[in-house]
Order: sequence, then structure tokens, then C-alpha cells
Amino acid sequence: MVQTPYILSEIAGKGQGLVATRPIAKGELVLAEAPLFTQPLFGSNATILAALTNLSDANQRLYFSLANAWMGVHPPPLGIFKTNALPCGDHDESKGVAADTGGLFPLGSRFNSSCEPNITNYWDANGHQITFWAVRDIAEGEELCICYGTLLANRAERRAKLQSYFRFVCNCVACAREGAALKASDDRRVTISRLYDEIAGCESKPAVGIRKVKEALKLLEAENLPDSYGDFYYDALQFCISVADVRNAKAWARKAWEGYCVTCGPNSREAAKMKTYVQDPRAHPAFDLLPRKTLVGPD
Ligand SMILES: C[S@@+](CC[C@H](N)C(=O)[O-])C[C@H]1O[C@@H](n2cnc3c(N)ncnc32)[C@H](O)[C@@H]1O
Repeated sequence: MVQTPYILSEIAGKGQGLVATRPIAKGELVLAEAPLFTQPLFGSNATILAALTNLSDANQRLYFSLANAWMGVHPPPLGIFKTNALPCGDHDESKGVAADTGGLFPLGSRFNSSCEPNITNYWDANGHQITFWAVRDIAEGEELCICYGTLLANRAERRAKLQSYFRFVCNCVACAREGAALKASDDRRVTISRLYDEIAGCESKPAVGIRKVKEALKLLEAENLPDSYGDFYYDALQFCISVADVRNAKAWARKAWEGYCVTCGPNSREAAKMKTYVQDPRAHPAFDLLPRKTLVGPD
């Protein structure tokens, strides 16, 4: 029998949460779970009630046992949905990508939030299930946390968002920093966010773009945020592709593939796409669009 690598426990100041019961290796699938139901992320109490009537009594009880951060503000069905819904689709607040559907999960909705998360949540559309992946090695006894909000913002902005959507003041390892350590962390995150925007505008300046990717990767490493690597590696891959630098494109494609295997799983469409470019960067529609040039590969 496969043993689940976590246990549901009381976590000081956070209600319940999931804690590792053994060491979990980077890239391991921690949990795959089907939703109790899905709804538009901004569903109403009426639509949620309608969905609840289709659930078994046991699942209705399970639904009403989940946390409710909106007690006294919204009716319980809506309050529980707002507190616990996870995106079922591409979603990354740091990059302005928002899923329009949310799902409620018996265990998945119990993960608390951290701005230095050790797992990611990825919606597996083919399997109609949510999957959670370890983005770094996790020790026995560590709490397993996803990120509910945005990673690439300073603490004040991150906390404000979490407070307005989930009604708690985040005091994760990143938010608990003070003084010079907090300032350095804030600066790094704001810089990565700026670099992300600038990289998007470097289509015709691939050498500049790849330099910015490398700068962002160093800052992500310093912030212990490996879950964003895949996207930056993919940007670097596209710069190399545009100037027909096949050798470096393959090296970046391999990094992007490894990154997406860790954050989305080896069977994800993201990982599958990168695999095609590892084999043949020429398959990319932007191949050889700019004057040929040799750029740089990953460190
Ligand atoms: C989706 S639920 C998570 C599971 C919940 N702790 C429980 O007991 O079922 C979201 C709620 O958990 C709490 N929470 C999550 N992350 C937290 C954190 N970093 N600090 C404090 N509370 C947190 C907040 O009350 C939030 O509204």
C-alpha cells in the first residue's frame, strides 16, 4: 500500500494544515485529488448551494467541516468556497494569469500558504484532478505549504492581498523577516517582477533578454523560489531559438523541462512541450526569425 507522506495536524496560528511524515524528495507527487465540485472562481452563494445539493451527505458534511474565514460576512456556503477554492486552470498572480474556475478539495484545501512554498499546486485538466508537487527536498515534520497569492511582490503587498482574500496576516518564513533581511528580500522580489516584465519586451534583443533571465534566476535562488524557474528557462530557450542558437537552446530546453517536471509533473503539457524542444529546437515557430547569433547557455 502506498503511504501518504503527510498528516493533517493543528498548526499554531493557522488552524489545521498538512505536515510531512517522512522526507519528501524534490519533484515528488505529494497528492493528487479530484474536486468535490468546481465553480466559477467568483461564483455566488446560489450557484454553490446548487452544486452542494449534488453531493452525497458525507461530502456535504466534509464541505461544511472546511475552514471559513468569512464567518459573519458571507453565508457559510460562499464563505467556505472563498476560503478554500483552488484554481482549476493556469493561474499565476505574479504574472497576471488567472484561472476562471475554482475547485474544493477534501485534503488539498487544507494546505496553508507560504511566500516561500515547498509545494506547488497544478491543475491536471486531462485527469480532472489537482496535483501537488514538492519543489524542493522537504524534511520530516516540515509543514507543506502552497502559495495562495503572489510571490513576486514586497511583504506589504503580499500581506495586503492575503488579508483581503483570505483574512489572515501571513507570518511565513519570508514574511517573518525584519530589518535588513526583509529589505533585501523585498528588493529581490520586486526586481524579479520587474525583470519578468522587461524580459517580455526583449523579443528583438535576445542577448539583453538572456542576461536578464540569468539575473532573475540568481535572485530566485537567493529567495529560495525554485517554482518559477521553468518559465524563466523557457524565456531563455525562446531567445536562443529566435537566433537559431541550437546548442544553447537545447541546454535551456532541458532546464525548462526539468523545471516543469518538478512543478507540474513529468506528464504535464508544459513538460511535454519542453521535451519536444530538447529533441529539436527547430520545431519552435520562432526558430531562426532574427539574425543568427550565439548566445549563452545555463550556468
Ligand atoms: C484554505 S484554508 C487552509 C486550511 C485551514 N488552515 C484549515 O484549518 O482548514 C485557508 C485559511 O487557513 C489559514 N491560513 C493559511 N495560511 C496561513 C498562514 N500563512 N498564516 C496564518 N493563517 C493561514 C487562514 O485562516 C486562511 O483563511
